[in-house]
Amino acid sequence: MSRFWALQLRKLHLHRSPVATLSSFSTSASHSTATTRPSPPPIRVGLTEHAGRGVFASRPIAAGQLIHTAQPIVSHPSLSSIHTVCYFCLRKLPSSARSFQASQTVSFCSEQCEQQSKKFYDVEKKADWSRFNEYCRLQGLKYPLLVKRLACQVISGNVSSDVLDILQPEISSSDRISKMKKEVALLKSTFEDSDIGNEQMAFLTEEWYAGVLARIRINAFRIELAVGSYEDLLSLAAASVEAEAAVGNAVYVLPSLYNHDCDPNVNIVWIDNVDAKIKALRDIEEGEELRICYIDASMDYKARQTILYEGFGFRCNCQRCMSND
Ligand SMILES: C[S@@+](CC[C@H](N)C(=O)[O-])C[C@H]1O[C@@H](n2cnc3c(N)ncnc32)[C@H](O)[C@@H]1O
Repeated sequence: MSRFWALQLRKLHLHRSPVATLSSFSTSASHSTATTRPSPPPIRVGLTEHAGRGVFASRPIAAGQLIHTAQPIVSHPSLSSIHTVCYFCLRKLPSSARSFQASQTVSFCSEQCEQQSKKFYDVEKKADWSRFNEYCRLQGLKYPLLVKRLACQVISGNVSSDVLDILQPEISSSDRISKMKKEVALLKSTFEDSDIGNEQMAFLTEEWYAGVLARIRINAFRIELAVGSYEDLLSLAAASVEAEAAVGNAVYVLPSLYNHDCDPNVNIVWIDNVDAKIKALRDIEEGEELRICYIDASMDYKARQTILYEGFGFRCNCQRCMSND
């Protein structure tokens, strides 16, 4: 075990973020009653032999069981969904709410979401994001939007600037680092043009931006909500022709510790908002590693290897790949 990962593992156990911790798991993951305390989710984080940290079953898990839920540290709607989903939880807004609120920049699905967004949104509202958003739109960039939101959360005092340090970073190429410089400059100048003081944005350096982006690139999830209604089905069909099917992107702590397998035993689903639900795809034994699939598992061996190497920087060591399937 490398000293680096041992330290990260210790930090994970000590880590207490208000939005994504072991204690934030939904009680629906366990068998609770009004009188008994909910049992903790049947998982533990440990070190794997060849893939860094991973998540393991601490008890047998039955096929179909909801293992736990998780809320994001940071999330953001995709630019194509910004007027059709809640700006906080990414829940689809009813059509009536969409047209009613079309004149507004963004909307929230409930008072609760509005309240939970208040701190970062009060910061965000002080600045004019049109140039930044336009740059992302033209360049087809989605992750700088997550960095922007994280920066607003940090400035508002909601989270610490090192909140993502626990996650594994990508090894960024020099080409990527130089492209990123323009994004940092744009983000900084947008804040500078508002009345946010220099001391509040002292954390916003090129180094911070690069570190955050390197973690987001490996750990962000693309949020596609489960199709719940005929209207959803139609808009999904339209989205696949016109724009992105994903309603947004989000970064979590625990879901990011699940390693990949081309024949996974668990999956992550988003039913009606950004809250992730981790479910067992088959019966799992105590001690077995829980793995999700990062990509489309129906691709052939070569295509999977290429995407995993180019997108996530690793050569897959799962059993399916080891047998060249
Ligand atoms: C989202 S992280 C998963 C958690 C990670 N193991 C950690 O310690 O933070 C993705 C990284 O885990 C490693 N990994 C995940 N699945 C793997 C696999 N099937 N084979 C080899 N490495 C894997 C790779 O280093 C990859 O970039």
